[in-house]
Amino acid sequence: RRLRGESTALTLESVRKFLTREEDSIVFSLIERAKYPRNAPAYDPSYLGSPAKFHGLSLVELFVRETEAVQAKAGRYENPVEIPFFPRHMTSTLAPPYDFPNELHAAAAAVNVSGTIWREYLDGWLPQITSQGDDGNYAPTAAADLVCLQALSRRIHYGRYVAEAKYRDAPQDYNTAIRAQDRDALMKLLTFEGQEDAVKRRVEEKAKVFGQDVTLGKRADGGGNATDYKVDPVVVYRLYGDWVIPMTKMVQVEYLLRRLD
Ligand SMILES: O=C(O)C(=O)C[C@]1(C(=O)O)C=C[C@@H](O)C=C1
Repeated sequence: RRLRGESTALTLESVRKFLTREEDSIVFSLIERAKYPRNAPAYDPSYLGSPAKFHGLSLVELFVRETEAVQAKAGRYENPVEIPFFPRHMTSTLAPPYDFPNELHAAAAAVNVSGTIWREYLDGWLPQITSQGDDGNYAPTAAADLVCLQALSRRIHYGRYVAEAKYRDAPQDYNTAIRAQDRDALMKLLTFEGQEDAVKRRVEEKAKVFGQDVTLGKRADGGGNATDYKVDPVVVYRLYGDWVIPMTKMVQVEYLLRRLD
């Protein structure tokens, strides 16, 4: 077992390996959410009625808030890789401590894009991964959303670790831009276009492989049009290209700007 504070091998290779594994979690979670239609009432604060009782929360907000409180008790947020959506409603953990490695600069605590993730996932991406309709399965729908949101948040906030690995690799390159608080220069330094392209093409492929119907006697991945897959691979490609990767880069920049504080 590691001692607290002992440094671990945070390298570009190790952080990319983490991001690659997170792709599986994200694609699977989207497939699970796409099992249900849009189910709009789950997102409508008026559905639960009685605003005094639920503070005008939607079913999804209530579900995530309460589930996070249970997971906090079980120690989920003791690991700095995990960030809750409703931190003000956290109770402290009942689980005995585990010495999670603390690899980030203290300024990492100031980097948090949970609100943006929440809004843009629900308003922008959810309508693209679900079909129109309402089947009444609001609780399983909320449970599926929570898993999507957690996986997306973990991946995007992992930008803090990616940035730390890059900084440790070449502190002198970053220091000039950090001292100048130059966002554009930092963005340039941390961008690898070839890598982004590979990530986008790989998640599209994962959506095809994980989201196909498996039929005995037929070769897997016969291919076909988007409707043959449980979640549209082209949407997953765009989700990454237009959102997940840019958000991860934004997290990296925000972290690096504070890296010398
Ligand atoms: O792999 C990296 O170097 C990252 O910084 C991660 C990531 C991504 O989000 O996938 C972001 C920026 C880079 O341009 C390439 C990929």
